[in-house]
Amino acid sequence: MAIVLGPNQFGKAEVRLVHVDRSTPVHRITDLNVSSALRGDFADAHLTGDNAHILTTDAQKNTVYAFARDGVGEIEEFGLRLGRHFADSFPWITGARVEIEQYGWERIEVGGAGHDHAFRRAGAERRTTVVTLEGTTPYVLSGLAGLVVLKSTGSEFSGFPRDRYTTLSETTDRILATEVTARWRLVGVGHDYGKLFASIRTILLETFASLHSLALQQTLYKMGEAVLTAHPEVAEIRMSMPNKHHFLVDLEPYGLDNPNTVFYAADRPYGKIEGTVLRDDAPPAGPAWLTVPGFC
Ligand SMILES: O=c1[nH]c(=O)c2[nH]c(=O)[nH]c2[nH]1
Repeated sequence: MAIVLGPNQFGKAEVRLVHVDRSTPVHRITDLNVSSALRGDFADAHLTGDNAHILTTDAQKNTVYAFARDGVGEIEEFGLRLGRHFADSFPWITGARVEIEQYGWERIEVGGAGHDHAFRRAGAERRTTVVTLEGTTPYVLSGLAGLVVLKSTGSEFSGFPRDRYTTLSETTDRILATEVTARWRLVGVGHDYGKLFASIRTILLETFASLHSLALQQTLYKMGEAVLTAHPEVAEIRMSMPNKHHFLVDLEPYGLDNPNTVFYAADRPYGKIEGTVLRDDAPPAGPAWLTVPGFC
């Protein structure tokens, strides 16, 4: 029996970077959370503490800031620039992974017009990417997280089997609410990532809104199916959608009925509905999902 070192990677996690584009008086800000990780031959550092192959996590962080000097652009492009740089930097570095979350900012409206240099955070939603370089081969995931949606009708849930612990009532009219995390795997690189992101986000929202839902599982599948139907450049989409339960409050103790209007919004526990929708002829994912925890 021998004990050996298995797969490993190391990098700087959650480098917070804000870039201000001052090229015109109407400033634009890009607010990112960047995590890098390197893959390759780092056995000596683990086995003997010899750091000759270690491109320090501090240098990785510095690289993120240096590369932002002349602008960031689309997060996928920024991730590819960084990933290619790291994967090219030393012979023993065979790959890199760059994960980026982008926080949205909107202009503060002053007198009916967007302010030049004053912004408000656009909420908890983030645009995301995970770029992986395996040698020189790139793999790109794009996505979003924290997209909280609710529909107040147009959702039912029934027909489930009943065992001795099943107490849930069947319903033909319930609130359906979730917080969408989605990542979609793109075929190749060089896409118009911003346009694609906006289109996919719209498709996800429109499908959630317009589908009469028989289960959150059905809603998830239809959202993914609609994205793949509209975008041949998307090979697969993975989604994680908590079922944010809204329970009808019993008002009878107060001598009142509840005509499906007063709810308790539970924050936990929540159903956790997760799934993948993909083309059966999708090109191989390679390491695209490696170290993406859970479904996405
Ligand atoms: O859409 C739903 N899917 C489930 O799997 C489930 N389970 C549950 O209790 N409520 C719901 N709702």
